Amino acid sequence: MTSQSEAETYSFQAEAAQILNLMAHSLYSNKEIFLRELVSNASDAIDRLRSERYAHPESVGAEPEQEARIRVAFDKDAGTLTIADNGIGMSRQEVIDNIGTIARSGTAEFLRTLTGDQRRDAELIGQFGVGFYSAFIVAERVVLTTRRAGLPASEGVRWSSDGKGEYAVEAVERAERGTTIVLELREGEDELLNEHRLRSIVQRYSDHISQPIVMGQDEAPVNQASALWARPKSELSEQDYHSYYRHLTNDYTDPLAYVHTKVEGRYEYTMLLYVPSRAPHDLWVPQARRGVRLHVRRVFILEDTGQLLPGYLRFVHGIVDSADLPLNVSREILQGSQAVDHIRSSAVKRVLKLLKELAEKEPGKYADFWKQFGGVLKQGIADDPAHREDLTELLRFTSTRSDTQDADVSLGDYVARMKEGQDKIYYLLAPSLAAAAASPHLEAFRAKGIEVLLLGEAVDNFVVSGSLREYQGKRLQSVAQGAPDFGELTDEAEKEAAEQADSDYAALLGKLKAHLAGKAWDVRVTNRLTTSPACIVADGEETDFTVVQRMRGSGLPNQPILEINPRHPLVERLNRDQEDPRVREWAHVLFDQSVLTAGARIEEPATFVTRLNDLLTALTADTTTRTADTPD
Ligand SMILES: Nc1ncnc2c1ncn2[C@@H]1O[C@H](COP(=O)(O)OP(=O)(O)OP(=O)(O)O)[C@@H](O)[C@H]1O
Repeated sequence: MTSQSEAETYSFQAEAAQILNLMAHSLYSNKEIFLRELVSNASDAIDRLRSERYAHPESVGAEPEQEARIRVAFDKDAGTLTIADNGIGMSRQEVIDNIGTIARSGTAEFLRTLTGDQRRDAELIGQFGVGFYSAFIVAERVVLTTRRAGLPASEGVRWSSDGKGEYAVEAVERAERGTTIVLELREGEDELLNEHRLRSIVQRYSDHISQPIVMGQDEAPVNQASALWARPKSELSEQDYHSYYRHLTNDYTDPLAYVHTKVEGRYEYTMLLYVPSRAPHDLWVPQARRGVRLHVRRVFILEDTGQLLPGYLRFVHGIVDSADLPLNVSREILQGSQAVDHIRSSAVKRVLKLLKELAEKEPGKYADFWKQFGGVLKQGIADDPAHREDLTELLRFTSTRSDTQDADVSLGDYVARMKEGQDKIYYLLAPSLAAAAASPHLEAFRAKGIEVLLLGEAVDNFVVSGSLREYQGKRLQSVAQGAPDFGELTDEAEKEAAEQADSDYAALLGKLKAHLAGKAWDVRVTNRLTTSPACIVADGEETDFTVVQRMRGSGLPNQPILEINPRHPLVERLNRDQEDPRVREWAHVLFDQSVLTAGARIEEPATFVTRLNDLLTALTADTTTRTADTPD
């Protein structure tokens, strides 16, 4: 076995090697970001030491308390740049796990999303958080020396690599805890060995790091080193808020909106919360990091895992700083804390209010927000009954009145333009917006000029089935469920026509039912259709069938009802020729084609096609015979 003092060589994981290669090639035009990444890691390491001191004092107890600092230095003669911190440091195993592996969730997915377009990829990499490996943008070799707080000086570790596939790890003596990273710069990078240049990079990218960053012999910090959220609003410009947002998130676009507020009273806390303008790549990854960080009296404590904001607001970034919680607060304590409950509910209220104001004052911006985050926000309707009312006002839908597929209709808009005598809010759930817009279920609603909301997202099921039953006293009603109910919008003539159709078609309905026994639960005449011959609906009491479709994947309600259009020529003809032996085949074709237009699957597509072809052939034969019979 190799002794600890000898260097051991390891290979990078495949993904790490790929990321390294990308760094060097895609990020060069933005190369200074390496310093931001390394300084940010140093700052995290100092934050982690602080939290560990409170959470597990026994593990770092013997470490002397020093003022936290990050030092940036350079050596012109040696061609090196050094970034050092007195944070938590790493053990040998941590070095191997954290620096040699890229096991973070999303890495593989990130690599898949790369397009090959250098500019776009550079933005993606920026959003992903490039981390330690960005050192190789400018360095041909990187040497990291570290010692974990709480371990003896003999357990220092040195990691070194030229970033080409392998790295070496060896044991070294290191008296002081923390991490020092030396970058041996590539040829042509000498311009970085310049105090003025380095200061300006630090100020540009790391001004908001809360620990002091010092340079050379000068102990005065290069950065502001203050918690921005703790400064009075009157001192801060929009520019300050935006640059702090970029610091927090690595996002290269400005936030859409933010709220900064200091609350005093029973509980005392400050919140600075941002709504981004773009969704992150991992918005739908269940274990993805959330964007709110908890501080206690300015000391970073932990990243939110759902205690500070509910899942449907997981896109919000920012800071919550409490004056009431103890510094050694753990996730378990947070869960039972009244102060945290209070903060959470006030944070939700403030974000929803911010969104409401955005919707009212800047509808264009709100439409952008909805495109990015609407799907996530909708989850709140089902998940958060306490704020359902506020959330309902924020919902936007596509409707039969929309010119595009953009969701631009609020429930308020819908109700305001409801037709005289209309007492329900109609919607149609479908597997996609395109399927919804093309659905035969809309025909009569279109003919009557009644607006229908088109719901094409999976989450819509949970919005309308159960959680949201009514709005401003108007019931939400699916147009694909139960008998169509136009309320007062049905006139006398229509009622009479419907009754007449029921009696005219009674015999045909009986035959169709018999032919479709076991397939259709019922067959009835409808006034729902104008141009299609038939459609499938779910029984009134049943869960809307697209919900069932998504749950079971079969596509049909448990009790599918075939509705036929008495004014369609095909249906009229069937009624006239009820004794035709092909009525049975027609019944099946009508049923199957209705299944198809509902966006569902037919069970025996080959049988359907054979039937259809047989009927077409028979019709052609009829026509040919008739043509032949016709005298010149
Ligand atoms: N100066 C440091 N002190 C202690 N640990 C460090 C230091 N630099 C990096 N690490 C460890 O190495 C890990 C990987 O760092 P890296 O910068 O690649 O990713 P990250 O910081 O976790 O994520 P991201 O850069 O996406 O925010 C860190 O999570 C941390 O555990």
